[in-house]
Amino acid sequence: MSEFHSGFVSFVGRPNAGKSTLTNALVGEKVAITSSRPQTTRHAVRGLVHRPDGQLILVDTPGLHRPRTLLGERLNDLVRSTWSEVDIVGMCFPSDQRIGPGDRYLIGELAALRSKPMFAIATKTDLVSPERLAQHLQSIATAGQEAGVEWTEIVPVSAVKGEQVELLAELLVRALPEGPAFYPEGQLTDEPEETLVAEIIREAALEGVHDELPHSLAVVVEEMVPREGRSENKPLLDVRVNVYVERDSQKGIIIGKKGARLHEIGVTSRGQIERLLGTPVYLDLHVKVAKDWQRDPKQLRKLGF
Ligand SMILES: Nc1nc2c(ncn2[C@@H]2O[C@H](COP(=O)(O)OP(=O)(O)OP(=O)(O)O)[C@@H](O)[C@H]2O)c(=O)[nH]1
Repeated sequence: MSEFHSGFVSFVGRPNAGKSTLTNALVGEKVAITSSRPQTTRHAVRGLVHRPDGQLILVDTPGLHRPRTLLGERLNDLVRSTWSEVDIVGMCFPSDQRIGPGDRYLIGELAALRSKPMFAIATKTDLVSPERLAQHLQSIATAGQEAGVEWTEIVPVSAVKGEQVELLAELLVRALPEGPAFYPEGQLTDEPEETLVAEIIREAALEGVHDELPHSLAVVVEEMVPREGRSENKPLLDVRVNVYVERDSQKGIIIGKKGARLHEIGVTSRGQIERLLGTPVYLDLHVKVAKDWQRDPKQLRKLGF
């Protein structure tokens, strides 16, 4: 019998590089938050990939960026500590963008982890021509050489089209240490359901928002309890959720005219939560202002950071 490999993989890359989408494509089910707005991923959501030859545990980290607030600093600490704990780091380079100073900064940070397998992943290949992709792969190789990082593999993928995703999984598994599976087959994530529910709502709330809101929004699931007195074949789960913003003006944005936006957020996320949990849900959404919570250590703790 051939050996079984298992271990932890973390994708890094500039905001919007496609890390969450790639995590979802590898796992084959939606677990990590994705949105067209940069820097929405906060929690180290783990996705699990079960294969006959091994098990990949994906740790989806927020983008490393210059910290401007206490939250920013904590996120950067979280990213660095995640990197040092994982077996493989996969750096994502979106193919539709040139390698810039932000990428070089990240590669420089990677160079410090010398002994780890380091994957370079050219993401979003469906957006560019083969010529541009060839150029991009060459730039990735050069940027690695310049920083003293030796890429274990350079793999082009399109998570949206599902191209080369399987190959990437295979190469990652091969580069992991030998070891038994950490999680039982069938499990997709070890995040508590509350975290996934909160992230679904956060994503719905951020859809179509074009300002500083992403950083100001925190979602906390207060309670998930089965409605009493329901028969077994007609269950209903009561989900009570607080959406925190930093200012009154932001509260207005979330709620919308006559509550229209909040209603839409509720409808969109309820459907997804029902699919995730496999039960009908009554979703009770409240929007609250927690003034400047990003700068307040007490509030940060309360909101789970
Ligand atoms: N066309 C195309 N778009 C992609 C692909 N992968 C991701 N995207 C899009 O790129 C945007 C960013 O993707 P995410 O997966 O949220 O990126 P991320 O790196 O997790 O972003 P942060 O959470 O900000 O760090 C989204 O609008 C995705 O739909 C791909 O393979 N092809």
